Parts: sequence; C-alpha cells; structure tokens
Amino acid sequence: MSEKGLVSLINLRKTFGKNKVLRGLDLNVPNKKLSFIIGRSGEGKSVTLKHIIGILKPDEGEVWINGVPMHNADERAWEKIRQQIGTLFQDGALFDSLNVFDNISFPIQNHTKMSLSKMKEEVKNLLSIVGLPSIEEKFPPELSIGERKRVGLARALALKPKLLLYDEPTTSMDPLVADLIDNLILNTQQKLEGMTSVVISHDITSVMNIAEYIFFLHEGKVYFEGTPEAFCSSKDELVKQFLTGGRNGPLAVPIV
Ligand SMILES: Nc1ncnc2c1ncn2[C@@H]1O[C@H](COP(=O)(O)OP(=O)(O)OP(=O)(O)O)[C@@H](O)[C@H]1O
Repeated sequence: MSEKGLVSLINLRKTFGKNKVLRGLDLNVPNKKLSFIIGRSGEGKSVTLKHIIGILKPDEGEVWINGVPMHNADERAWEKIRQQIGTLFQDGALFDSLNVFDNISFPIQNHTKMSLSKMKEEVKNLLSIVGLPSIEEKFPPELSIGERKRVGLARALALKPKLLLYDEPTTSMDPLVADLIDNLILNTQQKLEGMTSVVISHDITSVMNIAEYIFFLHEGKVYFEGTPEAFCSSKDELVKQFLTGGRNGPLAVPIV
C-alpha cells in the first residue's frame, strides 16, 4: 500500500455548468477506519463518492485508489479497481427478480470462476457476517428495509473488497431502523479486520454514534477533518451550527 493510503483525492475540482461543486478538495481517507463524509445537502458528498468509484471524472486534480493514479484511467482500469471497492447504495440496489442467493453471488459469478458448492458456502458466510439467517431462496420484495440493506451489504462484501463505501445508508429511515443500520455498519467494520469504510451522510446521530473520523465538506472543500470528539468540541461557528442544526450562524438557511 502506498503512503497515499487507500483513497487520496488531491486538489479535486468539479463544475457542472456554473455550479462549482468541488473547489480544490483534498481528502485522504485513513486506512482501516470508519470515516464519514458529512456536510449539508448539495455540498458535494455524492459527487465526491462518485469520483472515488470513477463514475465522475474530475475537471482537475488527482484521484488515487490503493496507490494507483486513477484520474486519467480508462473504463477498463476502473472496472478492475472497482472490484476492490464494495458499494452499498441507498436502497440496497437489489435485483427484485433474483433471489437472495443470486443477488449476493452476482459479483462472484461475474468476476470469478468459483464452483457452485463453494459459492453456496461463501453466500452462507456473507449472510452470517451481516447477521442474517439462511434466506437464500427469498426474493427482495419479501424482505424488510433492514434485511434488504443487509443483503445489499453482503453483496458489497462478496469480492472481499479493501474499501467499503456507504451512500447515505440511513436517509429517510425512522430512528429505530437507522440505529439498526448504524449497528450493522459498526459490526461489519469490527468483524472485518483491516476494512477501510467511508460513509456519506448528513445524519448527525449516525456520525456521533459510529464515526471514527470525520470529513466535513463546505463550499467544495474539506472544511474540518478529525475525530468526532474534536468535531464536537470545535469552537468553529460553522461546525457548531451544523452540529446543533440551528438557524443562527454562518451557514445560510434556505427559506422554505
Ligand atoms: N451529474 C450532475 N450534473 C449536474 N449537476 C450535478 C450532477 N451531480 C451533482 N450535481 C450537483 O452537484 C451538487 C452537489 O450534489 P451532491 O449530490 O454531491 O450533494 P450532496 O452533498 O450529496 O447532497 P445530499 O446530502 O442532498 O445528497 C448539487 O448542486 C447537484 O445538483
């Protein structure tokens, strides 16, 4: 592994039309930790994530994944790198017409020559990592939101990635389900020793419950980075306003 770590974004710039979203963002994800990228809606969290998986290309700047420069890489190089990255999208992104076994083993079937018996063993193991019993024969519409997330996470883990990305895992969930998902993320991090995880979120409760490291985005840059303790005790007015969700402070509050 290079000194740059698993994910390094250097002076990243991305503009859509007149909208300068990333304005020189530097972000070095700490290895083997559970990091959160947080910030207000529209600050560029998802845009940042999309640069990490190569869905978006930077206008300027560098993207390094596991020591490999990817900012000018072609799609073939990205496909290879993406096999080292597990991504859990908001809705789990399961295929409703495939059962749980086929959903979880989908990346294995596509990228390896594993035998069916080994694959069955592997899927069973993945289900146990995410705390689910043997539900291989069930179909996604038969599952609860929490179960769908777990199956999505099992699939994200199928190729034994080095890096795990979660895109807004608790958005629009009630507090009880959100708490379950937080525990799932934390347990997975603890079970899979050496995993580097990045969660995109604006759910401050999740951040405070499980984050080990925080990147707070503002105006296209990392405005603050550090531990949750440092974030909470920050005297910075902007950080304080984000934490308390107050109307008074430097963050403009939209009129609705
Ligand atoms: N493909 C695109 N084309 C044009 N504009 C885009 C595109 N993707 C993102 N944007 C814009 O970039 C800005 C940042 O979007 P992004 O989705 O990264 O925000 P976010 O911080 O993840 O917000 P949220 O918390 O609401 O998901 C927004 O103004 C959005 O409209």
